[in-house]
Amino acid sequence: MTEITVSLGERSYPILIEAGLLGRAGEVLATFARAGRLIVIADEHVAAVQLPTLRAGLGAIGVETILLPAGESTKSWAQLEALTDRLIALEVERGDHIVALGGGVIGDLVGFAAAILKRGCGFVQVPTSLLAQVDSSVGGKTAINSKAGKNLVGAFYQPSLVLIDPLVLATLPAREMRAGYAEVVKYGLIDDAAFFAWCETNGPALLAGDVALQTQAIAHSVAAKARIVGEDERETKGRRALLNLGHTFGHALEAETGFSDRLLHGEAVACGMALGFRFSAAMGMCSGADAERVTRHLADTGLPSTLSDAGVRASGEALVAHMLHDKKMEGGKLPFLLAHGIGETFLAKDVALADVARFLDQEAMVVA
Ligand SMILES: NC(=O)c1ccc[n+]([C@@H]2O[C@H](COP(=O)([O-])OP(=O)(O)OC[C@H]3O[C@@H](n4cnc5c(N)ncnc54)[C@H](O)[C@@H]3O)[C@@H](O)[C@H]2O)c1
Ligand SMILES: O=C(O)C(=O)C[C@@H](O)[C@H](O)[C@H](O)COP(=O)(O)O
Ligand SMILES: [Zn+2]
Repeated sequence: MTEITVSLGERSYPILIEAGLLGRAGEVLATFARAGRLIVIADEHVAAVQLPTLRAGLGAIGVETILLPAGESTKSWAQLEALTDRLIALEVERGDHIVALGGGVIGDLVGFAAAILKRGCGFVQVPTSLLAQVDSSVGGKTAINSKAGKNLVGAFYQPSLVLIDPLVLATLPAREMRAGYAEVVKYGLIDDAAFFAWCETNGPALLAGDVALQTQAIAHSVAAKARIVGEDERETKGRRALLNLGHTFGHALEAETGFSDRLLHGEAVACGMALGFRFSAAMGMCSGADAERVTRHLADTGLPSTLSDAGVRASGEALVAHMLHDKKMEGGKLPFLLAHGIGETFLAKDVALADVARFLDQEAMVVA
């Protein structure tokens, strides 16, 4: 078993990674059960395919399940209200732990519910999508979406444990696997050019279901994320903001497509990273060759890398208007994640939004 620690003083916690771990979950989750019972929250897709394995793995521990609809629209006030009402009815106490079994949607929602339920109860992440295994289950960003934008209501609230079983990816639809892979590639683009090259070599086999490669990518990704979160838990030091590569553009694209399955989060991030590299090249900060290499790898793996691929036809001005809700806004200015090259991402604080809008208009024309 691989164990990686997120080091945050008294809020430190382990990430456990092993093929088959869900089927032995009782070994690590027994300590979180009260009166022989655990409350597991899952969406309906995941419950159908992975809950039986978790139940079996918990052995004698009783499982109370709360099922929610699948999809981004579940990160809503309505579902948060329904979930917290249900947890209160189940008499969850502050000292209890609830279990999020699912992708990033369930993890973000359940984490936020745990943060506010009776002013905070415990929670455990059992991520089942590639995206959740490499990114969202680690680091304690919890949230729901608001009408104005992505993750605008939430809290930094760390789980007590993350249990990762790569075998659960066997039931993940191919499109969801690709979307999660975008966040894997992100770690290479941020500060690890060798890992980006690893992705170029191994991405296709990983996406085709090679469990050894998936396990390697998960361990590498969460180790990178744990390191960054340990340095800058609340995104105040400029370090954690690097994990937002592709997200300022990406969240605007998600807003424009209605936070729906028209464009998945990982797909929006893929397109956002390609845009970020091409914008960096257009500003003379990064070589055109690197921007092209990034675009090519994302496109080769079937991810959107242009506005047209992403199905977005909005003007640059409209996309920039979405960006004004970005949580990185500081004193009315929006810092951008740009790059000097692959593995050389940095936070630029002096980007003119008019340049961004003009660039996006040109992108829309080039590919129309
Ligand atoms: N908190 C963070 O740090 C963080 C990081 C990245 C993304 N996110 C958020 O995560 C969300 C996206 O997460 P996601 O891509 O996991 O989406 P998701 O939770 O909607 O899961 C994707 C789909 O795959 C299904 N699924 C998940 N695991 C499965 C499995 N093993 N077998 C079969 N089906 C399975 C789900 O039911 C869903 O339909 C977004 O809301 C994004 O904002 C948060
Ligand atoms: O953990 C982080 O920090 C990230 O930025 C990871 C992102 O992949 C994730 O999508 C996150 O939810 C985006 O954060 P936000 O603060 O822009 O909502
Ligand atoms: Zn993301």
